[in-house]
Amino acid sequence: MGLCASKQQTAGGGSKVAPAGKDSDQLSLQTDSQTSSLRVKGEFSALQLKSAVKVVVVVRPLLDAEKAKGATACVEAPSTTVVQLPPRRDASEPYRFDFDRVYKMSNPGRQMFAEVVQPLLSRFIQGFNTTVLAYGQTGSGKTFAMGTMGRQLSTFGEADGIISRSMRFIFDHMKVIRQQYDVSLKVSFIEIHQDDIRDLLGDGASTAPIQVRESPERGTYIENAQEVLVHSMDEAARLLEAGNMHRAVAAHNLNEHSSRSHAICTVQMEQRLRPSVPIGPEAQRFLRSKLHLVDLAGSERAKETGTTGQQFAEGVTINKGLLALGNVIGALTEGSGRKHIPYRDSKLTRILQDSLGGNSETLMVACVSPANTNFEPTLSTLRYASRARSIQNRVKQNNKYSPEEEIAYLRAELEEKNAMVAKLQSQLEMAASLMKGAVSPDNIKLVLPQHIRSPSAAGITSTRASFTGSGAF
Ligand SMILES: Nc1ncnc2c1ncn2[C@@H]1O[C@H](COP(=O)(O)OP(=O)(O)OP(=O)(O)O)[C@@H](O)[C@H]1O
Repeated sequence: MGLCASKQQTAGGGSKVAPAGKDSDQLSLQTDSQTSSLRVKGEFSALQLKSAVKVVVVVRPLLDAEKAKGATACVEAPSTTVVQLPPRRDASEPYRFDFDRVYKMSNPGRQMFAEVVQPLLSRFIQGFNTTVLAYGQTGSGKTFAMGTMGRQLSTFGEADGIISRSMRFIFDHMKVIRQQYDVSLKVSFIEIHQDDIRDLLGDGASTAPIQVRESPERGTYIENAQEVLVHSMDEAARLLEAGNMHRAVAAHNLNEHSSRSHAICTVQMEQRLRPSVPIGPEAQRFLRSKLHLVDLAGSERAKETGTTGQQFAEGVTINKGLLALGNVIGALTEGSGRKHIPYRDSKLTRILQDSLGGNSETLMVACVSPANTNFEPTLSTLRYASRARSIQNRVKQNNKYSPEEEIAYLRAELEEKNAMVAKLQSQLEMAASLMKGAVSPDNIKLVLPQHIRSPSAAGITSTRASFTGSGAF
């Protein structure tokens, strides 16, 4: 059986992108049946699979500002997987690169999501760590592709970015999964600005330093960043829109709203088979996965951006982080002889340790401007992205949990049930007093917990947010 109907394993252990689907809804139906069949044990347990980093290129349209400066389009896409630049003055051959997919159209969002992001999210739902990483020169369209700035996350429009489409897909699938599993979804949203990590969801009250940590069980994780439990698309959209507002942005010559930081939105999903579900011994009892959605700050040259002072300093640290990322990619693609991978050279590379060379299925979205005036940065982005394509990650389904975790989970659940019993008891006493005429009805406010008011929401409770045992990350 294939791992995913829209992805075929190749002889080299890599994978091809499926042909373009007619629309995302059709693919979504395919994924439902895969999701349930892949929940079955056997094929994945204790299995590690090789997974090549997939790379797609998005060539955005020529902007009015570029046209006004006399720029013309020089980036070509002779096929759906090839991108080509003309030869430099002194050369005769064009520069030609192969990728998993090339999008050269005005609004690639819907098609790109159906073809390359959705299959990745199906793996996330099956308990695999996954990453979508937007890379490119400043002003090349990364933020537009990810949808991490200025636009509403819940518009359902053609211009929706990867983040809002992904959240919608996950919530749609949770409706099906919840028939058998208790599911919790936690979101964190941070930015790395001038090599400092900032919590975009924080209220600024916490003084605990945000640190990158590693553990054998959880892999790389961020300590002291808020992890917010979300129950609906609306809740997630409101949260991420609020986070976007806090992101560091400034204008320069190449982009009116340039992101001055790397933004990382992380979604963590835990699924526990309900004890009451009559399902065969084959079913996975527990799945845990994380999805990183990364909008990197753009590489830039101070001469072209015209930045000075604070913005110049930001540009220097942005480039440093991207250089460290480039060094990691370089080290990973040097072959098996290379033992040391310089993950520790920057916070960005430490956080992305799982995504590049570790336990994650990863998609890089390389964004380029078509303008001839951006020839050199575009060539450099395509070379960078092309190298990333030969990275082989080793992925496994995260389906293990320790007895300590189970105890912590059951304890949290018991505490929550006890609190609910106590609350109901006091309401009962209040009602009894009312019947005896001892209390005026105006003084009574009956507050039932969310999952009693709405049985369909059962399974997600606030105590899950405090459940942080070691796990299979
Ligand atoms: N596919 C697209 N179609 C139309 N306009 C686009 C597209 N991609 C980007 N743009 C426009 O190009 C400009 C730059 O895009 P964006 O801000 O996403 O770049 P960026 O790579 O995130 O830049 P930076 O690294 O400076 O933050 C914006 O005005 C955006 O609206």
